[in-house]
Amino acid sequence: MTFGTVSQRVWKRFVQEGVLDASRLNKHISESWYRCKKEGVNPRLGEGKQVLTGEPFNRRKKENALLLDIAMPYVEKMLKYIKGSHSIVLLIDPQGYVLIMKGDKEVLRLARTINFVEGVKWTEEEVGTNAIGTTLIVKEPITVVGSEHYCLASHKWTCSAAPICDDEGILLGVLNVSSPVQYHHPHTLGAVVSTAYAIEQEWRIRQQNEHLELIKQSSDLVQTNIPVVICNNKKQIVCASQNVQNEVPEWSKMKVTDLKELGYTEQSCTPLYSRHHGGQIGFCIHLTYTNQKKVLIYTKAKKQPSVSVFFPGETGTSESFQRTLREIAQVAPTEANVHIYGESGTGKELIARVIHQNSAYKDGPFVAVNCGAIPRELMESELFGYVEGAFTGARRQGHQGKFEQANHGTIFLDEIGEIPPAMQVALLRVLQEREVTPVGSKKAIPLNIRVITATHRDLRQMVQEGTFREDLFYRLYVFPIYVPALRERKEDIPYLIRYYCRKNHWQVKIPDVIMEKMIDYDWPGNIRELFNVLEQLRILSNGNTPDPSLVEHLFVHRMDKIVSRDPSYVKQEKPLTYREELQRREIIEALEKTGGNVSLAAKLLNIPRSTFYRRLKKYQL
Ligand SMILES: Nc1ncnc2c1ncn2[C@@H]1O[C@H](COP(=O)(O)OP(=O)(O)OP(=O)(O)O)[C@@H](O)[C@H]1O
Repeated sequence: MTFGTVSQRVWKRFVQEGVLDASRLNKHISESWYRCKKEGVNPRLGEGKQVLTGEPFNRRKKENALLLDIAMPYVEKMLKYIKGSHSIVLLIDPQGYVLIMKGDKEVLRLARTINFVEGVKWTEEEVGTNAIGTTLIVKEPITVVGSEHYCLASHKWTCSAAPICDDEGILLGVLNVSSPVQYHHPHTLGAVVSTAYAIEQEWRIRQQNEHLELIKQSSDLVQTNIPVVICNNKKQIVCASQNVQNEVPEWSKMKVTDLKELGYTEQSCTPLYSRHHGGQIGFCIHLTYTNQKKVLIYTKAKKQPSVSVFFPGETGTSESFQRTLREIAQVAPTEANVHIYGESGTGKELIARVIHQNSAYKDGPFVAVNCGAIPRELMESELFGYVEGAFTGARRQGHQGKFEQANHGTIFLDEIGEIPPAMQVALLRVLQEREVTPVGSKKAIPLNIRVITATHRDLRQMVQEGTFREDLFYRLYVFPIYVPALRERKEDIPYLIRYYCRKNHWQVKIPDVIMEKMIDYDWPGNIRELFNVLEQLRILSNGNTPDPSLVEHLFVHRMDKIVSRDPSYVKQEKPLTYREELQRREIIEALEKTGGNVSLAAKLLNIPRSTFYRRLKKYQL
């Protein structure tokens, strides 16, 4: 708090020579003087400059309607008690515009002579150091007397101001009492501070009432199937639809902007008005889920997120998958070759795409190649391309290989364990030399490429067995990322189920009994299998809430095996390689075509009957 006077001489010396014995002056005032000097405020200024009138002034009053509504009874009361003290009371908005100026008629007339009127902007920038302008900056009560004002215009005045702030310290306005300097009274500041405090308390009560009104108004809205939140004027969430509550357990402590970090975008924003006083009390915000979650990765101290990554899928909460996410976030921005390993259907390709999207190569192409699906004899030309006339049957115009297609982007070599030894050598050369030579060409094409590989096989073991080259292994295995199987992250299953429902607009609450069964199951096919089962469930229940009996029926085959935990079952369900899957499909198709006749089907596939039977057994057909 400040109270004190400064002689004209001290003021003159400062404005003329810039010399000031700051120890003799209140800190806020001396700092303000230096600010004014730096900003080039004219100390000889005789009056206020910017005055709002007519519509712009009415608009400003409207914007501050709540403050005026709350503060006016207090201003009136103050006026009643300071009558005869040659004072005027002012209410100012957070930008420094005088909204209300009332009090002694003679003092009001004097104020007009320096343009100190309703609508004027009375900030430090406009009129130099003054109680209102300086309070707006320091957010503390202050009295400025006579020559403590930076500009001449106010030297004949004494002013006491106090800020009015909300619960979070955000400035709502300023209350000020001014008098000609000869009527200066040291108690004025105390009265101003007490009144400002009473206004703040009233504001708090109103906020609580508005909060309750928002909750009442939103009771119907939260039942909707689309994600909706109701927030107050500061965009703090007051109420959320059930689906948002399910997805974001911490919603009540969040602002609408926080939801953006979690993958939601604002579709529409409708103001909500009070049924009591008609003023705006908040917003109803319709959201959409964009499926782009920003995952924040924290340092050990857990204070500041150190890295973040956009992950277009469900992250869940399991420690095992959070570790994978941390590794993704750490390696994505680097140039390191990444090897992703884990069982089939765990999300390896999705992770490869995330690494690409979060890397310096994100504007280039992402080319995924399933090495297990390319016939050996075609692999070289598929990966490296060929030129016109490279071999019999080659296309006229040649063919651009996958590496060239992926240039300046990322190549994702899935099922890398399936590439034959000859190709391993060729691949090693490409990786070492960072250039590719299409079949039949003499010209090498330089490559600027990020290489990501994946496999569900144990590449280390393959090296030990001699089926995978050690030198290639070390080239590819620079940064290995393990993707946990679903049974290692069971706590993520409910999240993944809700993710599936949301993505497929299946607005149901999965019954607990089904949820428990899903969590209990071992999911050898991992997320892919989980989504397949959910798809079946959704179709069978016509998009309604699935009936547990339906699930019983549907899962009877799967579940009895889980319950018995037959180890051979897991073995049989070991994911098939792409090649095996093709073979299995061929057999099914052949059987369908021949009406189940094994001899004919074997003939159709041009394989001996004994081989056909062996495959039938292998694929449990
Ligand atoms: N975290 C996740 N959130 C949502 N969906 C996911 C997630 N991880 C994987 N999926 C989905 O699961 C399915 C299988 O994922 P993906 O193809 O990436 O697995 P994969 O490990 O590469 O399988 P494979 O080894 O058989 O090639 C895809 O439909 C993918 O979109």
